[in-house]
Amino acid sequence: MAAQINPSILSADFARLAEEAKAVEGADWLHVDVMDNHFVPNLTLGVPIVESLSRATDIPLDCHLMIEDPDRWAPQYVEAGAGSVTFHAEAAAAPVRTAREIRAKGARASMALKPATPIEPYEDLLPELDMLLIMTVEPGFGGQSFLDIMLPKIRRTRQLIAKHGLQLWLQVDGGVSAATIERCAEAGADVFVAGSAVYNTDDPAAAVRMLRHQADEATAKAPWACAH
Ligand SMILES: O=C(CO)[C@@H](O)[C@H](O)COP(=O)(O)O
Ligand SMILES: [Fe+2]
Repeated sequence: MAAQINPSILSADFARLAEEAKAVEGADWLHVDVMDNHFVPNLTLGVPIVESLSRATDIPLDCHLMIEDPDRWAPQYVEAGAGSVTFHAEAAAAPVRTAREIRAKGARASMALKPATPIEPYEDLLPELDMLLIMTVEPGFGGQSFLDIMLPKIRRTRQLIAKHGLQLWLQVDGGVSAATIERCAEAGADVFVAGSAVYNTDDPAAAVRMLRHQADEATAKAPWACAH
């Protein structure tokens, strides 16, 4: 599979979201950061804006829920038009049930881990998921520096996916840029969220193509992909 690049609209102009989606035509997914000022110290947008955005763009929406009580809210984001819904392991009371509800409603189910949350306790849940998101910054804000101490966790997760013969995608989010994407791809990520590295440029669509090219080149040389 070619690397997937998901621009994060957190770095876009919220008053012009439809135009900002058009500016990244060719992106695989549009990453939508939902924050509730409880799970993270920031507040962004909710169900009504996801509903409007899904009508305004053909790019499928990848909703990253940084909220409390995702068990209650996640299905509503599928109904609002999200093609993929990510809830945080630290916030979900019933992650298996929530993942099954997301899938039953027709979207891809995904779970996120904050930097200090290990993957190992969640090994048995992996078959319930279509994607696992490893945060490479503390969630809450765009434009932070990539935490390269997360690279071993990406490697271990890729090994677990291979051990179980699973197809799930491995997403990284936070500080992903031309300077860091190759290390993420080499370690085993195949879906890359990029906010500032895409939107804080003169040509966001070109930035998407360049990041994808860099990731594909790094993946082609990676031991995990050769053994795939
Ligand atoms: O979920 C988050 C932050 O909590 C991310 O999706 C950011 O929006 C990524 O922004 P950059 O680090 O790429 O600027
Ligand atoms: Fe995100």
